[in-house]
Amino acid sequence: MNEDALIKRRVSFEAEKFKNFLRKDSLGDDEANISVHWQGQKIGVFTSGGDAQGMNAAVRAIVRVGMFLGCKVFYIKEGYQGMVDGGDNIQEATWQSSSNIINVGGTVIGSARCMDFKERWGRLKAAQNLIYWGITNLIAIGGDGSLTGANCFRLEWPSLVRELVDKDMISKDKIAQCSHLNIVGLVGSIDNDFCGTDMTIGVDSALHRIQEAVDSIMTTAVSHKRGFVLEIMGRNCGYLPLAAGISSEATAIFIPEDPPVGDWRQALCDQMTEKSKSGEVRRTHIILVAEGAIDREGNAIKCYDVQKVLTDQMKMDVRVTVLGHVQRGGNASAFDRLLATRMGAEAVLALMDATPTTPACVICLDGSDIVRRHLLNAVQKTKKVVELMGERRFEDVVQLRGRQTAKYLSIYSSMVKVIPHPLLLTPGKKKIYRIALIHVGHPACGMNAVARGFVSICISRGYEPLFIYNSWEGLITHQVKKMSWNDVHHWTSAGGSLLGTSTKTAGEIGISILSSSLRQKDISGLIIVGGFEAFQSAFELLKGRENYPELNIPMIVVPATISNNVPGCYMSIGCDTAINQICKACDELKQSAFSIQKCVFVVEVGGDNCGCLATLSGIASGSDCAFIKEEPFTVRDIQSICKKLMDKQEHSGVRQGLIIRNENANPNLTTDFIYRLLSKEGKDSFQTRQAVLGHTQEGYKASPYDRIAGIKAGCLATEWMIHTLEMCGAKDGAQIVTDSSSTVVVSPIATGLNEPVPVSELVHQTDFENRLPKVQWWMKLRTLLDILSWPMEQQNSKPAINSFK
Ligand SMILES: Nc1ncnc2c1ncn2[C@@H]1O[C@H](COP(=O)(O)OP(=O)(O)OP(=O)(O)O)[C@@H](O)[C@H]1O
Ligand SMILES: O=P(O)(O)OC[C@H]1O[C@](O)(CO)[C@@H](O)[C@@H]1O
Repeated sequence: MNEDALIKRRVSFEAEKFKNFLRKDSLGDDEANISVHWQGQKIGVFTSGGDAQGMNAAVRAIVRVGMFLGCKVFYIKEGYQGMVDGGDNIQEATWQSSSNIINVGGTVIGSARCMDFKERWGRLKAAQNLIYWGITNLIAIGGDGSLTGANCFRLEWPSLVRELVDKDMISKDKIAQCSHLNIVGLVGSIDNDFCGTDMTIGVDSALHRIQEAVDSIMTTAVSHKRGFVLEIMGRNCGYLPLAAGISSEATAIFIPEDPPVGDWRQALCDQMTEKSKSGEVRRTHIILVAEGAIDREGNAIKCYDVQKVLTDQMKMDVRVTVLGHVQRGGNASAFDRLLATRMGAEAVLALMDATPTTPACVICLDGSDIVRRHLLNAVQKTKKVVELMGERRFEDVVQLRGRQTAKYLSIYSSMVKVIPHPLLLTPGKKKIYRIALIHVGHPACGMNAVARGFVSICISRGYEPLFIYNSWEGLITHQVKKMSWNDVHHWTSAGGSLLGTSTKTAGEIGISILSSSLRQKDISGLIIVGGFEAFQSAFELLKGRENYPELNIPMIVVPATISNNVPGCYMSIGCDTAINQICKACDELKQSAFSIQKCVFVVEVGGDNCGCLATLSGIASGSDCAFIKEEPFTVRDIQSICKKLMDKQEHSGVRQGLIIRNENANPNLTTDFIYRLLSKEGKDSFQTRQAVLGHTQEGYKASPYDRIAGIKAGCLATEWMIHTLEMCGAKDGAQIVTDSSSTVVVSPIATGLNEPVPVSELVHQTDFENRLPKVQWWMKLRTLLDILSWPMEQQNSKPAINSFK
């Protein structure tokens, strides 16, 4: 077999593997041939409409996955305007041109709102330019307007080609080569206003900007006992203020999809009065107003209107801040980098599968899966929302916006109206059941948000919330306290564990003493928030039921650890904050390496025995590789990476390298060992540095994702607990006794499951020795990390066997 054929075989093999790993396709399961016919195909990529953080990560993934498959990828600069104008706006992408952009906000290939493209003559010119370059595969990254334009362009394409031939603008022989246009869309917009995807690229970063602003304002607001009204972007969509409302504990939000019933001014004043009557004490009130907020009649609600109501009627001191384009600025968050990377890779795969008869698709996030959806349907649904909004059919708007909006609205309303249940106000009449919450394991951002969610639901439903301070040791030394709603203000954002935590498991403390402490404190249900130690403790307590009947109470584990190693959960609380911390550190280290010129950083990250943190932060930070325990490696593999780094620096002009290593990846091949090996073997090509990130990864404040995930998990775990207690007779004042193993469960964070999973079922899926789930979803992304890290000619290069001395 000649070299060419070998390469083709390898590409097709790798691509097939890659495709199987990445693909969860909603358009059907046919494993269509990936093939060599993709060699030399041309893909055009452009960004359009308002820029969004993460667009560059998508562009990078498209360029690199495209190149991996042997395609030529072209940047079409300045969005549709560049397509219409042609010339230098269309340029072939190189590996190096997509280096060092994964973190950068905005779009390095430029974006525009282009009036010309809305006219047929503009689209005719665009088609002529694409045909000139031989580009008949397009990936459009933009908002609903851009994708509407793309869909329209595709439908019109045959007639545009005919017109170009008729007018002699292209030669007839081009017809066969460019008879149809393949289009795949990626939704890049901070607004999250596109139907079909749970999140659009840029939303999470915008939430980071909003959160940073609210956190900053909070300190001055609290000092002066002032209220703040903030205007939040999103055009006609209220997703950003809704999500930020949960994560910033906002007193009120105004969003287009859910205007207050009746006179909003009166409703706002009533809400504030009711809160203070119920005993809620706050030094400040944050109110978020969507830029497109309206009342039920469709009249705009503006920040200054809200300020006036609060000043005049509630006699409050209130200031207004309009956040504006700050929200679209700054670096992309880790979530956006990962989302955009996975979406970009899937977009190229979707183009490979496209035929003249397959409908154009848009790449969407469905729960935790990247899926393809029918572009036209999604565009029509999105347009329908605008129509319904015009007709003021708000409930239908919420339904059509997608499950995320409906879920967040319900969580927000449960958090904003925490009025103590009458039972709690008239004690003595009926038994009040006590539910306790405890932190077990290492601290993780978002743990405190779980506690706040828990307190809110307990109080509204007539249950007594107890906190156990200082973990299991705190329980046996009576550090148990009843909580009120006022006790947990500002807990959503707070990092670490405000309760105090410890890595000792229940078994290590002693099941006997713990069970009698639970009985003594009259605890009817237990919520265990933490990492693998929390899971292990629940398992030990479940086993302990055989000897200690006091343990026959419902228990639920809420996975919260930066390691993401708890069985039964997709992404544990705290993990997103940690990946953001690592990305921030790596951005800084890469910049330093770039300045030094030709420098490689070896960065050690946490994760215990689990390689999730290393792999996800490796992808999100644009690293060259991530060494993890789950994929054993040898000195030869390190040598191979060293050789590849030398080649890459020499041939691709890349000036820095980044190697991530999980802290427990290998007991002998330590971070220091890798550093010393690279320092020696790579010394003629680059310098080497090392950094151990340590406890900084736990974070200072929770990321927006962890805040929301924490609140959500706290509310859902408490709802499950109350439901289970009621099934066990809590309504009738009975003593809670449950020996069913289905009452010791793990909260299914981000798995798409509605019900918690019994610990007894998860035990079989657990590697207790290594403290890991036996199957880990993120392993499928390892191939993608490899593809994005090395130019095609360096994929699978041989280790430099002789260079180690
Ligand atoms: N119906 C259409 N036909 C052709 N082109 C369109 C159409 N709608 C929008 N476009 C093109 O897409 C560009 C971007 O659209 P728009 O300004 O609506 O932003 P967007 O993609 O919705 O992004 P954002 O979410 O930031 O607003 C327009 O300037 C225009 O060039
Ligand atoms: O950047 P421009 O053109 O002022 O547009 C602002 C609009 O773009 C967005 O930032 C993204 O669509 C909206 O939230 C906002 O209404």
